[in-house]
Amino acid sequence: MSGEGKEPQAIRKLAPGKLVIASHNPGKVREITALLSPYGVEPISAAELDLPEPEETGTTFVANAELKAMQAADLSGLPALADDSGLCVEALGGDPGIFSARWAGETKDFAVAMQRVEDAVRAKGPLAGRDAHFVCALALAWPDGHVEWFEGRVDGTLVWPPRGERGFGYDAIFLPNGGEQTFGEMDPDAKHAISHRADAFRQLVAAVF
Ligand SMILES: O=c1nc[nH]c2c1ncn2[C@H]1C[C@H](O)[C@@H](COP(=O)(O)OP(=O)(O)OP(=O)(O)O)O1
Ligand SMILES: [Mg+2]
Repeated sequence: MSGEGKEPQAIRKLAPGKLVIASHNPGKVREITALLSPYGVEPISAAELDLPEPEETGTTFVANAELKAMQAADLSGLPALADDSGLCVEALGGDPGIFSARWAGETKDFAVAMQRVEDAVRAKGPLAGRDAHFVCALALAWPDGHVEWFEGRVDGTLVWPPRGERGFGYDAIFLPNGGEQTFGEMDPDAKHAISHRADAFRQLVAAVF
């Protein structure tokens, strides 16, 4: 896995200033902007800078987060933060996993992707469990090529039919453990308190702010 076997490197502190959010997903950009809001950095999205969307050729969340962050830092000359994330369903051996965005097809239709997950789990038979988790890898890359990364996770179960319109991606079928609302039904602040992205963010904040 990318990142393994690297020498530990000095963590650079992020000075207040511009930070590129190296994502083309508006739902993620919205969440990351909210999570960064207490820290006095000025986020600019990859779309605002017209940065290209790189091909995600990595085989792990961390590898894909690294390649997205490094490309954006390289092209913009600014520190860049990328997020690679996905839904891992235990009964599907971890799928869709790093292919979560790709399961939604060219048109990024998550009604289709959520239906695909339901069909795949049902095809496993009546005893297939509904356990699932979200993973979020965050990579922070500096223009000189230095990169640091953090990985977060949240566990839950899948529900059908989808419930709630407030989130993005697979939020409407994900019920976090101990909760009664899906991520799609929850207030965004409530999701930010417990999500995989919030978990990775806590680690990033401890390291760089
Ligand atoms: O909190 C989440 N709530 C619901 N669904 C989520 C979440 N977090 C990731 N997901 C799903 C949908 C997303 O499309 C895919 C990530 O794929 P991923 O390649 O990391 O992102 P992306 O292609 O949508 O945008 P980009 O690569 O430009 O950051 O996993
Ligand atoms: Mg992507």
